[in-house]
Amino acid sequence: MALLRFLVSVSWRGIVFAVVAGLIGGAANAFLVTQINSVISPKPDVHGNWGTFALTAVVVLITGLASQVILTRLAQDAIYRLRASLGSGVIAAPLEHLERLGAHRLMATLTEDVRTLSQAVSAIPSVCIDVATIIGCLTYLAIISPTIFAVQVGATLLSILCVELLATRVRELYRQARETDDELLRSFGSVTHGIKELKMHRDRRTDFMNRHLLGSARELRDKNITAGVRFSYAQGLGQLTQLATMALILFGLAAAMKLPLEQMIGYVLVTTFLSMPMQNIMHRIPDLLRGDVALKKIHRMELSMETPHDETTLGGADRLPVTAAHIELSGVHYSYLGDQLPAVPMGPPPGPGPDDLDQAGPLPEPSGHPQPDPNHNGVAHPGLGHPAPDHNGVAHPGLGHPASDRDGVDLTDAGHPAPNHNANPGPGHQAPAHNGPGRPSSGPGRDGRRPMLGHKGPDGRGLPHHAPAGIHPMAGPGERAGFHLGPMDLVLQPGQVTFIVGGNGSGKSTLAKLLSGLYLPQSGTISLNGEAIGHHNIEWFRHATSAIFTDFHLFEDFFGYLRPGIDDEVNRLLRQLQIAHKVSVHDGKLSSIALSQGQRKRLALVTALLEDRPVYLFDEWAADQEPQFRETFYHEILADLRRRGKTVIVITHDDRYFHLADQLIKLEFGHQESLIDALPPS
Ligand SMILES: Nc1ncnc2c1ncn2[C@@H]1O[C@H](COP(=O)(O)OP(=O)(O)OP(=O)(O)O)[C@@H](O)[C@H]1O
Repeated sequence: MALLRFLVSVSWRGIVFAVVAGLIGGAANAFLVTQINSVISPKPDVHGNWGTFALTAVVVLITGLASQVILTRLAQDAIYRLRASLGSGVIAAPLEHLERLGAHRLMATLTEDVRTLSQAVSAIPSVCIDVATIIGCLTYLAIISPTIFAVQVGATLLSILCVELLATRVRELYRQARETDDELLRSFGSVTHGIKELKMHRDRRTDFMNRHLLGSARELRDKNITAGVRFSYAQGLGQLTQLATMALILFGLAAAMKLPLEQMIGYVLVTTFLSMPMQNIMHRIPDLLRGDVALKKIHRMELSMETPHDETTLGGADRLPVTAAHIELSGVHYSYLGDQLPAVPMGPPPGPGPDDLDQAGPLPEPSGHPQPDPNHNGVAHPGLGHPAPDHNGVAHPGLGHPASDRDGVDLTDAGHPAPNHNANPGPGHQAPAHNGPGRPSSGPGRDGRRPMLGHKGPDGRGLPHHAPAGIHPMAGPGERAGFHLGPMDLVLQPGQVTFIVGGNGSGKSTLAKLLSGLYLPQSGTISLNGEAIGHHNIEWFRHATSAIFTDFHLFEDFFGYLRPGIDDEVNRLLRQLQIAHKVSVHDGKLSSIALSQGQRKRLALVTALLEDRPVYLFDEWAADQEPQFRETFYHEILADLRRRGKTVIVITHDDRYFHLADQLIKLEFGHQESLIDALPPS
């Protein structure tokens, strides 16, 4: 049973101690029976006296207590370890794995499975003691009458077989019920996240309740009832077998074999002693079955301790962070695998090196995508008159940030050769030639193709673009078999602001996750300062970027900022970002995060600016800002980051500000449509 294996994996020594103690207790119990038997038997035995009885009772109590204490500790330790490993398992699992699982499955496991397992694991101590008592009693039975013992054991095995046969079906029902739990949690998620929409629309609410929430709840109830009833049948069958055996022995075997009275008395005593532990075990079996199902579910989620792709083992965390980031993407592809849970987890490849990137997952065929123009491999231009930054880490203070103490770290010292950024300087160290006075769409891109901008709705946001022939207009070319991004070839330089634009679903956020190291490419290479990124250095790569994603999360505490004076730093940034009147910080804890979306985004920006990393990535950050602060963001904050030599990536639909980019990357259906250097002002 998976449950037992799990307990043994927590502490086999504890199990052995508890079982030994339980067995001694069981033997002592059996000895108690012999003493009782010796008193009431027609042939009294010298064994039966006060002293022996008291001593045996003490042994029974002590061993039972010892076994119970050991197993209770073991059970609680197992539950603690399970919670800890599930919590860190979630954090350690690759993002794409968690996204495939979905929040509802994670919540179901973290709540339901842990609760079920707690019950099952808590049941194990008493079951172990019961088993030991049964073994002891049956041993005594074997001594007083091998015949009765054989019949009793045969009948017990028969009832175990009956229960097991029915339990297989019951286990399957519990497994199905567990899957329904996921659906129920999904419905509860819709209730909590969609409460406004449900309150506003009665028919939607009724339909949702009937078909989703109540539907899942009913299914769950029915499955649990069926399982419970089936198990009651199994219990009844087991009891029937035991009673039939008793009848057979008392009324058939005793007379037929002329069994002596003392043997019969011994048998009756033993069965009396056996009935309690037997019943207890029967009552605990459903808990154990559910626990088994929960444990298997956890294993299937690949979040448990045995998870083979634990990201906590990823390399690069101990390396000094870079102070200037030159990021290059070459032939990068990424495909979503769909909603299916992978049969084989996407684990780190066996050895470090650039080849890792090819081994990290299946290599998707870039079906239907034209090959990239080789010119895309060219080095991008800092452009717009901004001086090329010092790649060796000279940071440029701005926005009131003190120069980081990481400044000036020589990568060579850290054991990594500093990349030769001048090897292919291209025209990037001059002000780029503009494409003319018009919008980006008015001139050709560097690959000679006309950039395809201008697909926007009345609000200026991107709209789905016209799909290539033969493809449904609402689905990207890759979406027939899951979305496909790539090939991506681009260079992001320090002191350069790159805008990533494109229609909804064109792959901008997917690209952002690749650029920030949350996803690894399935083929192609991402490099940081000339070093190819793989599992061996992904943590190092991630530490180069401060990112604010569209679905960012705000922590009330500034976790991980143990430096003194953090409150002053935060309060200064709060004032600069004009939210000091709404929120303040004390002992590294924000006074409130109950703010508007725009204000929350400013708080996220505070956190990002505190990190002072060489790469800044903003995924539609300005979308919720008032026009005035949007201006501040595009004209002041981005300009300041550029001045400080940061590599800035901005995903945006704000075409009013496209001219502020040094480089503009246009995505369409996951394909890099154009790469345009510095844009003319509008
Ligand atoms: N976790 C995921 N699993 C499967 N498919 C996904 C996942 N995330 C995104 N996709 C798909 O990938 C495509 C690109 O999504 P992405 O979020 O990168 O687009 P986007 O350009 O950022 O869109 P928007 O402008 O609307 O934010 C979409 O078609 C989406 O359905």
